[in-house]
Amino acid sequence: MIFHKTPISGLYLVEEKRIEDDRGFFARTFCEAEFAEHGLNTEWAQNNRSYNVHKGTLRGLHMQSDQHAEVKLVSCTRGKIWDVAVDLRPDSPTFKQWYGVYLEENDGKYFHIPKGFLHGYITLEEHSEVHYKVSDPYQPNSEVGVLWSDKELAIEWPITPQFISSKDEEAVLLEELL
Ligand SMILES: Cc1cn([C@H]2C[C@H](O)[C@@H](COP(=O)(O)OP(=O)(O)O[C@H]3O[C@H](C)C(=O)[C@H](O)[C@H]3O)O2)c(=O)[nH]c1=O
Repeated sequence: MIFHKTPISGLYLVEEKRIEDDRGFFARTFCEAEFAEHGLNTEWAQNNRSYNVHKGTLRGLHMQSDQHAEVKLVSCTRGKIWDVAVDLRPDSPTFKQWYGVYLEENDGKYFHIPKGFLHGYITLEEHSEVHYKVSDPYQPNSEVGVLWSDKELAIEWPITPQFISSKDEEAVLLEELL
């Protein structure tokens, strides 16, 4: 696999190394040894899948707090998304900085998001689907949400959300969380 660093420590865009032949290609979608070699997470508790009917669906910004914090490995298996991670690690030199990547069907890309990050995405095509591994089990009582349009974060979403859950509509501002 190919590991692309980002300006934020621990945040990586991992790419499949496709071995092609006349049948098509073979690629690893996860490899414990290679992830460990780059200091990335190797233990996963859940594989999650979210399907979105419409373009302009926004899910997030979410994270689980403290001992239930999750590492996520996010891929887009249908359509296209703009995927965003926000560094809320208190001691990080990039505290409160966000970083976004486009993920799309068959791009062979996986966004590795460490513990302590808010995560969210917006769909850029209808019927977009996201598959992601999480390192820790779902603990709804530990979930934290921040408003996608928070002015302090100033995330540059490529399009305006059209579909968003009431829970996400009513999320708090970052200043209320910290
Ligand atoms: C995450 C999760 C949810 N659920 C249930 C809870 C609700 O009944 C239903 C939808 O949950 P929610 O509206 O929180 O789903 P998303 O808005 O996609 O939330 C996710 O969106 C952002 C992008 C994330 O990174 C998180 O994984 C997660 O917060 O699935 C479960 O049963 N198990 C789970 O692991």
